[in-house]
Amino acid sequence: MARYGRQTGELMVVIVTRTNEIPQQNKLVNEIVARLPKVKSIVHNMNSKKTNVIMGDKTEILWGSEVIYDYIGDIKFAISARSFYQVNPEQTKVLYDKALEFAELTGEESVIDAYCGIGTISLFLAQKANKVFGVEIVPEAIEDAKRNAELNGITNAEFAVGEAETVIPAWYEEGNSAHVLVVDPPRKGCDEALLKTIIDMKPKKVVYVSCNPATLARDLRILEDGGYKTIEVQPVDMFPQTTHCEAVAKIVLV
Ligand SMILES: C[S@@+](CC[C@H](N)C(=O)[O-])C[C@H]1O[C@@H](n2cnc3c(N)ncnc32)[C@H](O)[C@@H]1O
Repeated sequence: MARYGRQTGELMVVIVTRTNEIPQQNKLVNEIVARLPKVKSIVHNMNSKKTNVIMGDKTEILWGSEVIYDYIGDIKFAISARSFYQVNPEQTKVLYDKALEFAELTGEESVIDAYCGIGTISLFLAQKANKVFGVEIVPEAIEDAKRNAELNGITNAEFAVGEAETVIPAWYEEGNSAHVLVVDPPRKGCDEALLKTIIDMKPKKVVYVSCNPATLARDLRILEDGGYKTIEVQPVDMFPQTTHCEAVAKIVLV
């Protein structure tokens, strides 16, 4: 897997193997470094599982830095190998701006960013909110998110590792809530336990960023049955020349 920071020109190469061994590892690393001067990081990831998930849990740095850097708008992001990063650099800013517009923040709000990855959307939101809480299942992504807040001098964003459907219900049970909740789940959509907590917590607004219209429609039905109304859904072409379509939905409590 190759990951490219469009704004910085930095390149990360991730070699994913089934076993722990890379035959002729040093030779391979030296060749990559010699031929690709933009490479800042070479990482080995091991995935012995037969699944459609590309990377396994175990990573080691073979050469260079643990992260590469990139900018979306004015915000600088450190991105490590196992962290999610949107694949379309042109359209990512369009997508995040739409999410921010739908959130209609005034500076007073507490916001939860569920499925926050390296804190991309969270840090966009933090500039217009009172406080942002991000939740994400991949520990390395949360380390990146914390580093990214610091890197950009953003002090009103906090991040927690865990399943959104476990962490957010637990926060709610402890008496915490949010004015605005942003979700950006993987293709399978939001877990039912999270949707139930949203309905109980009653944030005034939900912004749903989705890469799968089918699960978006399914989850909107559940939210609408729970007292919400979908105001607008804006498709964003993140995957041109494919059948895939990203979308952002603005949902309000009625
Ligand atoms: C579509 S990505 C969005 C990430 C981020 N919002 C962005 O735009 O870069 C979905 C993220 O959800 C995370 N994730 C998957 N299942 C999760 C769960 N049950 N709870 C929390 N995060 C989860 C993935 O690791 C991934 O980072």
